This record gives sequence, C-alpha cells and structure tokens, in this order.
Amino acid sequence: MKSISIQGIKGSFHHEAVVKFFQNEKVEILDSPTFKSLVTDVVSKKTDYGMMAIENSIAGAILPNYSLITKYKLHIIGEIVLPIKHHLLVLPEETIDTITEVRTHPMALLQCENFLEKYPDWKLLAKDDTATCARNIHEKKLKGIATIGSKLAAEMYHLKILQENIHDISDNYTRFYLLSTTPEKINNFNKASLYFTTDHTMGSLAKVLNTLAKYKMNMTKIQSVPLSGSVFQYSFHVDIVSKESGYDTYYEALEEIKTQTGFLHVLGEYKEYKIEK
Ligand SMILES: O=C(O)C(=O)C[C@]1(C(=O)O)C=C[C@@H](O)C=C1
Repeated sequence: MKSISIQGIKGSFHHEAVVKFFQNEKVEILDSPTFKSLVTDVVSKKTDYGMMAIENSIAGAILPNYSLITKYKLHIIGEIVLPIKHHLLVLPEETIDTITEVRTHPMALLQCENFLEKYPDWKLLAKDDTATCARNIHEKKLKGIATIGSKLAAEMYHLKILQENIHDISDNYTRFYLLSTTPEKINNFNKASLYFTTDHTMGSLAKVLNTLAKYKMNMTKIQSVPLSGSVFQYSFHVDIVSKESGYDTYYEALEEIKTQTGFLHVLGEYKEYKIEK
C-alpha cells in the first residue's frame, strides 16, 4: 500500500486532497506537522509520497513550498485542485458572542479576511493546520475558541458549524502537488512544471514566454522565487498545459528554452486534475 505524508492531521484539507486524488485506491496517510516535515518524511523514505498545498485562488502562492521542492530535489508526479469551503467551528454550547479567539492555518485566515473583519475584537492565531485546531478545541474543551476548517473536521472532532461558508469568494480552490523523490512516467500527461533562471539582460524572460506561445503551450502559472545565495536575483516556476499541440511541440519548446535560460529543470510532467465544487 502506498503511504502519503500530509501537512496536518486527518480532517485537514490535505487529507481531503489525498482521498480525492487516490479515489478508490487504499493508501496509508501519515500526519506531519509542517510543510518542512512533510518534505523530510518523503526524502527520508518514511513515506512514498507527500501531498503539499502550493497555491490558493484567494490567498495566492505558498512561496516557501516552491523553495522546499527545489531545495530537496523533489519531483511533482501529480496535482489536484480542490474546492475549499471554510466554516467557523466551535464547541456545541458556543454562540457568536462567546467567541474571543480564532485559531487556524494561516492560509485559512487569509481566505476568510472579509468575515473576520466583522469581528475586530477576536484574537487571530496562526496554527499548524485546521484539523489539529479542531481536535484541540474538542479534546481540551477550549471555551471561547473557534477554528476555521472543513465539514469533515467538524464531524471528526464533534464541533458545531456556527457559520457556514465564510471564505471571501465562493469559488475558492487550493492546488496541491503530489511529490516524490523519483520521477514517475505518467501516461498522457498534459501539464508540466518548469523551473529556470534567466540572466539580467533585457527581454530574457520575454524570450522564454514567446517560445512557449510559439509552441502553443498555455502558461497557467508563473512564480518568481528569490534565488538562494544571491541578492534580488530570481528563479522562475512556470506551469504549462498543452491541450492541442501534443508532445513533439512540447519537447521542441523545451529544447529551445534550454538555450534561453541559465538552467532548466522539469520538476514534473503530470495530468491536470480539478475537482469541481
Ligand atoms: O490546514 C489545513 O487543513 C490544510 O490542509 C492546509 C491548507 C493550506 O496549506 O493552504 C490547505 C487548504 C486550504 O487552503 C487551507 C489550508
């Protein structure tokens, strides 16, 4: 049976991402407190894979996770885009007036800013993951404390949903990568994640982007990340989807981009996968 490390515990959105990704396949899920420990679980072979959030449609990229992937030389072997619904979870006897503090994952806080602004007196605490907060509220009977998390977390840790769907925009999605220490050949992949540097000459990044357009590669994401060991120099993460042009043009595009970049690493070739809400 495959084992997968997640950031957080069962009932977190990472847990849901693994269940939806592997569907009917039986897998073992290992809880890991931080993104770093998730990665080291994979690198040390404690688990086969790691499922890691990389960006959210409201809150944006989780920048340190890009650096974790490259620092630990991980390969992206799959992705899942999961609809995220956040609810305010509390002990059964609480009301909105008894809440004094909200503890949850920092990305969850960012996705619910409009709702939280209505309660300026609440103390907001960033914690490891939504489900651990839910479990602590239940197990330690934490009075006056709410968390923001999923319906699954409410059910697993016997909390009441005090307010449903408190995320700022109803269309809310988080994209996760399935990571491995070794590349895996994915049949019929249609998406690739590239990682490269360009020099500081005028138009060097534009040349790469033009090459992608020339070979009809649809760029779905570009993220600059500071290059470690340098001052204000950047590397680029670019995701591309090839719908119509096929593999020959993809490989031709890669060959051309190699000549336009300092280095080019293909971090993963995998299938686009979005769960509709
Ligand atoms: O805390 C959780 O439940 C998580 O799975 C983490 C996480 C994240 O890392 O962005 C996952 C999805 C949501 O965007 C909110 C939090």
